[in-house]
Amino acid sequence: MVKVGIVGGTGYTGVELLRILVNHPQAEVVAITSRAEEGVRVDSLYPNLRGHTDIAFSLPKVEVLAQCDVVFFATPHNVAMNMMPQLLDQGIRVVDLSADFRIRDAALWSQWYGEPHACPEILAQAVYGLPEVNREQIKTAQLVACPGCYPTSVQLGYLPLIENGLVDNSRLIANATSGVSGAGRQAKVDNLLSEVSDSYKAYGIPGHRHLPEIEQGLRDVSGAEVNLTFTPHLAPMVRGMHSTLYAELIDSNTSLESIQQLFEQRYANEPFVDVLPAGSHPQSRTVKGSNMCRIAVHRPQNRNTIVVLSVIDNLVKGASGQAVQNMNIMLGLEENAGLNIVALTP
Ligand SMILES: NC(=O)C1=CN([C@@H]2O[C@H](COP(=O)(O)OP(=O)(O)OC[C@H]3O[C@@H](n4cnc5c(N)ncnc54)[C@H](OP(=O)(O)O)[C@@H]3O)[C@@H](O)[C@H]2O)C=CC1
Ligand SMILES: CC(=O)N[C@@H](CCC(=O)OP(=O)(O)O)C(=O)O
Repeated sequence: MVKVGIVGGTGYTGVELLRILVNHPQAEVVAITSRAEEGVRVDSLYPNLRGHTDIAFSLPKVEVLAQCDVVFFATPHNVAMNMMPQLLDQGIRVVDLSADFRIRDAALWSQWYGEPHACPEILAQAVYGLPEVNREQIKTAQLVACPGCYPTSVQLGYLPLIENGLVDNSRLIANATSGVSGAGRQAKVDNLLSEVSDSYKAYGIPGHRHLPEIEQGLRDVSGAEVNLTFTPHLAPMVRGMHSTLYAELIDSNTSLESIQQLFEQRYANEPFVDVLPAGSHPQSRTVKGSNMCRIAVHRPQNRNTIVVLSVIDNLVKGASGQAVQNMNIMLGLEENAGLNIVALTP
């Protein structure tokens, strides 16, 4: 059995990792950390896990994590990078769900996260954990930086268009909507039921931290500059993410049928990307609890704007499911081990 540690186990992505890993045939969680809940059994805080695990929270100490083969960080940014050199030196493989190692340029990271990077020398070693792009590098990586939730749904929706140079990279527009769990479990007035329910809002238009991450990823696959207008929104739902992506065709003779075919071919061998029949409107509910990304392509009124719809569960394909997918690839396990989860109905 692969011995797994989870740093940040009281948070939504940390406990979601545990929910997935208790059903993983080859992995066992041997350490899960919390500073606030040290000594408390996880299933007393999260009764949905009763009967599945008897593990209790321990403090996030390198000595404890050193017994693990793989450590997941499900912590806010600026935590993983402070423990990373010690863990890597001990040969431990790490999957970081936070943003600490997603952006390769330390100065750009500091600009968006508002503090200096603690270990810029390690950045080059980190592999960006979007398996649909970097599967080969993930296999041998010691450190995988899991993409953010918005970057996962936006990049998967744009990839086939951009890899094939079909659209104008300087005029991309992404309107994406997240459920409230995207903001984490920490109490904030903005996320109270009375603030969020029966309401809908955009936020972060002057600049969201996921913008440089998405542009870096799309630039990597296009080989040219990419200019994205990215507007995140908050919807009154707990889980789920829906991205509506716009792109202008370079050649108006490119048919929707050929684009549909391109998407189907691009993702034919991807276990966690489902291209829906032309004209579909995926709902976030159809991926809730699962590691699936569902995508549909449109060309309204046969004009030059392609509209791609992409849905994920922010906590699964947008975070913990993708993290386990990365672990499976790193360890040469079946990529879908522990991840054959059918979405909830309704
Ligand atoms: N929520 C989502 O949809 C997504 C989240 N992410 C990223 O995943 C990470 C975790 O997110 P989420 O689960 O929502 O966060 P939460 O706020 O829900 O949980 C954070 C966890 O980290 C622990 N923690 C906080 N500070 C420290 C510290 N200094 N040292 C050790 N542990 C610490 C907390 O426990 P304690 O304080 O008791 O130690 C808690 O268990 C973040 O980087 C987030 O950006 C990525 C994609 C999607
Ligand atoms: C609804 C909501 O607040 N969402 C979060 C998503 C952040 C996240 O999960 O991503 P990182 O891992 O990059 O922090 C936000 O917009 O900041």
